[in-house]
Amino acid sequence: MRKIIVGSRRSRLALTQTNQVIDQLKALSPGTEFEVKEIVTKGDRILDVTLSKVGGKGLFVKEIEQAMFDGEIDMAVHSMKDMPAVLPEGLVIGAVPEREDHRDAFISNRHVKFHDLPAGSIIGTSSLRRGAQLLAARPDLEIKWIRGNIDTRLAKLENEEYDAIILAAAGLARMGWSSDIITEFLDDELSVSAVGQGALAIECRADDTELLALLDQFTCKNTKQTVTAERAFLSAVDGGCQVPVAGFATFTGEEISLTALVASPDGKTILKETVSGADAEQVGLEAAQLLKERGAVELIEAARAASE
Ligand SMILES: NCc1[nH]cc(CCC(=O)O)c1CC(=O)O
Repeated sequence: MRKIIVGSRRSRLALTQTNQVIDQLKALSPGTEFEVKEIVTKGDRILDVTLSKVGGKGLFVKEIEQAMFDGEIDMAVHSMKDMPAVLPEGLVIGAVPEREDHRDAFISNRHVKFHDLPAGSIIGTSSLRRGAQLLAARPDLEIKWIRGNIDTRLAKLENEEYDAIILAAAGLARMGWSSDIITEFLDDELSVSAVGQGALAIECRADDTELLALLDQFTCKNTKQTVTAERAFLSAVDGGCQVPVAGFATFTGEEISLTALVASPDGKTILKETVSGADAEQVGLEAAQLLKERGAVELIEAARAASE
């Protein structure tokens, strides 16, 4: 087999995830060689603006995809959460490895629990999804945007610019942070996680059959089923990044159960449905349909208009 060139963003999380995946692929295919090629994306260069304002989800992914089309790289490891609902023609998700913890981690100064925070406490997040759900539970709190990598955000918490921050548990785990720094994991009642959170997507060219054969062995069936339901929902609601959208599915081996949510950014309206079934795509579409019947389209249009 030829040498596989793996494109990666330069962030510590991206490089860590990429190298972890390469190690696991090498174990599956000891003869295959891999090389990492770093790519600095537009999303990495713009650090001081709200993510949703600078082009949303596709931002980190697009330049890496171009390198794949150009044959400069053969594959890339993305956080599933950062993947747009629809991939460009000619590229596919070749593997979905086993999902890490899907939950949001709540980290506060002096480990004050979420429900014990004093009124007016400031929560750092740049996710409309997290902001909306936390405000729904605690309208007396203040959400303040925060950007930068995990280390930067933890430093901002330490400097008391925020009383608490929310980070994905998966990112912390992959970066080797001890769970001791986490005050509590937000349960699915309080915060439904982002579509694909905790999962990875390994993207490659659709016609790269040799690589696809290797990647196929690396897919976790359970994760693939649940992520398929979540992404079918995302694609059907067409929310984009300006709208709080969440989706988390579980799979029993026979049945997929998806909890899907669309909300207003202030958390005053929360639409949430749980749908179960045997067909992942169908479950996702049905959840989107139910939420649309309850006014999700109007919510999405209002949020979009407000952000423009
Ligand atoms: N929003 C950015 C982002 N994209 C992927 C992760 C890591 C967790 C994952 O793979 O889902 C994070 C950090 C975070 O949300 O705290």
